[in-house]
Amino acid sequence: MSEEQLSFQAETSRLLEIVAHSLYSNRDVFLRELVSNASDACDKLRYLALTDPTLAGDTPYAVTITPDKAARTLTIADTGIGMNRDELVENLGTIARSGTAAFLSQMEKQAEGGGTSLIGQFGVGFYSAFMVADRVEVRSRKAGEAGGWSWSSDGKGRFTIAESADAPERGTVITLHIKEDAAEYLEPARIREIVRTHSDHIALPIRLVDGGKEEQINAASALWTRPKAEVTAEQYKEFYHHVGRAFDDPWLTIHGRAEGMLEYSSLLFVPSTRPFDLFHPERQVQVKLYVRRVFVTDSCAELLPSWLRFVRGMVDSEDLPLNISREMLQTNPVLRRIRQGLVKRILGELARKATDAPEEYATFWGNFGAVVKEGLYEDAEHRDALLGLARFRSTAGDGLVSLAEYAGRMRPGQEAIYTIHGDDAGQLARSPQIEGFRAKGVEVLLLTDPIDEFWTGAVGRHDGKPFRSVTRGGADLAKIEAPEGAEKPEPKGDRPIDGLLSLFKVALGDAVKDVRASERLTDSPVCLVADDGDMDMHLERMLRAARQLDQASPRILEINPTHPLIQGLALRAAEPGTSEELGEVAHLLLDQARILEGEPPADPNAFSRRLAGALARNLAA
Ligand SMILES: Nc1ncnc2c1ncn2[C@@H]1O[C@H](COP(=O)(O)OP(=O)(O)OP(=O)(O)O)[C@@H](O)[C@H]1O
Repeated sequence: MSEEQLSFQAETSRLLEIVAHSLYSNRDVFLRELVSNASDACDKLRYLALTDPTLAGDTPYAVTITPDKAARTLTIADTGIGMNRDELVENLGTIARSGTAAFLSQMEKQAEGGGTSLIGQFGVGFYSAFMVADRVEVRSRKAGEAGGWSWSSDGKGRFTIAESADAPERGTVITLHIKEDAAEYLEPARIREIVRTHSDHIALPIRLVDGGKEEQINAASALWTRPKAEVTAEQYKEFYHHVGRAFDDPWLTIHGRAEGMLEYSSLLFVPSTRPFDLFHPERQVQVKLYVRRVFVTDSCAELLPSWLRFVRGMVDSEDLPLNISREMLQTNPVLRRIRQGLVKRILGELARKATDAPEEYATFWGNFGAVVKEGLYEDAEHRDALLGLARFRSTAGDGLVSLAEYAGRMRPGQEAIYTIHGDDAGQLARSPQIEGFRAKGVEVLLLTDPIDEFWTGAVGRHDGKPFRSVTRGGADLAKIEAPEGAEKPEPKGDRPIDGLLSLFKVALGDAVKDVRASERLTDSPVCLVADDGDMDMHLERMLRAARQLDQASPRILEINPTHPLIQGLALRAAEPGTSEELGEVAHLLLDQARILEGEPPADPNAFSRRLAGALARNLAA
């Protein structure tokens, strides 16, 4: 078959453009990326060869790096799984990773400003070759297939693909035509240094061909099998980049070895930044499984619960059979027990960080708290431990608080843990519904993650104290003692408002469930609350926005009996012939309460007419 010319997927072209034009601060990483891919390719073949040994043949698994100064080429060859035509087109012509499009636009914006630091966090895998090469040629033969293929590109929009007579017997050979300004990468000493820094953890031999002689330039032992004391922070970091396809620093490194009933090694990392696909609907766990040093699968869902999906790393089991199929993993009791051990260990390490380094922990919680809280909802077994780890914004200050701290600040007579739910903590802190709580010195947790609506309902109570939303049911404030020296509320009017309440109820009819005097308002005239057995208002809004719910249930309009406006209206209600005018005011106040909730008035036309009417009457008076 003759040569075919194909175009890169649009996103790939944009990425290549950025790679080629960015002044990348550390171009060395191109070698790490290519060696990392070569090692993955060998891992994949080693696994397949367990069931079909003919695939692997006799050639040992290795990566060979050959610089050729005369030809100005650097060749990276592996004896891994290789790629056929379609895989070359798919893997090297498109970007499959989710979040790439969003990331690219962020990066382009930054590039316009002259900065390119983001690129280092993302990593561009194979394409990083174009940082040092003006042409890249790939020759590959997939294990078990007869034909070989070549792929070639200058990274400028198009690539060619053709059948190749000189493809390796098995695996992939990547030849970089090194750019003028990148000659340093043809120096054996430089290559040695880069491999030692970035790829020493790779478990298979990396060889360098220098002056016709071949030498191994990495330790080539699996990093997780080495004793902790012999592994440097830098090596852990490089391994994290490789195993987690991550480019930030690990925030937490957990290296462990279990012995006894069950034997396994684990090397797990908590990232210091949020991965792009954290909220992808698949909620996929991304921890690799090895069995006795042989790679089995990239993301073993059985190793951790979804609410720990931000954890990266690997587990190497001594007990599983080597030929375990991916289907068998789902029901395997060994994996279930490994998972229990890992979760316990991770939660223990997080608890230690929470105590020893609260500020760092707050950053971790900011990144991953919303994911961990999914565990509160779906994992009853770990609920207590997770409640201990959870942190919240609250009305007590700017920092994060734990439930233990909250409990320590509860007022005498206070029986519940009070919460308010919404989208923005600042706005929640100003909600009318918490005025009375604030006046009594009662702390309210400001919950802004969508999952909060669900776990608070599922958990119900902590340490015997129920979670209670301040926008639902009665406020129970009468039983709670105000702190000594608390500002006494200013003396307010005490005109009875019963008549006004009845009038409002008649005027509003079905638009509300009830109208009642409020215990929870001190400064605002009105607010809305949900009845005890009804759904909390924020949850209802969320479900309606997601089209999971058609109709809103009517709320209770609470009015502040001591507010001057309400007092004035109560006086007016005692006069004959005012019911129509007060009916209009009732609707206006209901709409005002809705607006405070972030909702539009029930009928914007009627709202505008009533407001204009009220203003006109006032001005005319
Ligand atoms: N040496 C190789 N042998 C076999 N397949 C390879 C090789 N190099 C790359 N690939 C294939 O090409 C794909 C794309 O590689 P690329 O490095 O761009 O991304 P990645 O490795 O998936 O992720 P990352 O961007 O994090 O490195 C790989 O997932 C793999 O399937």
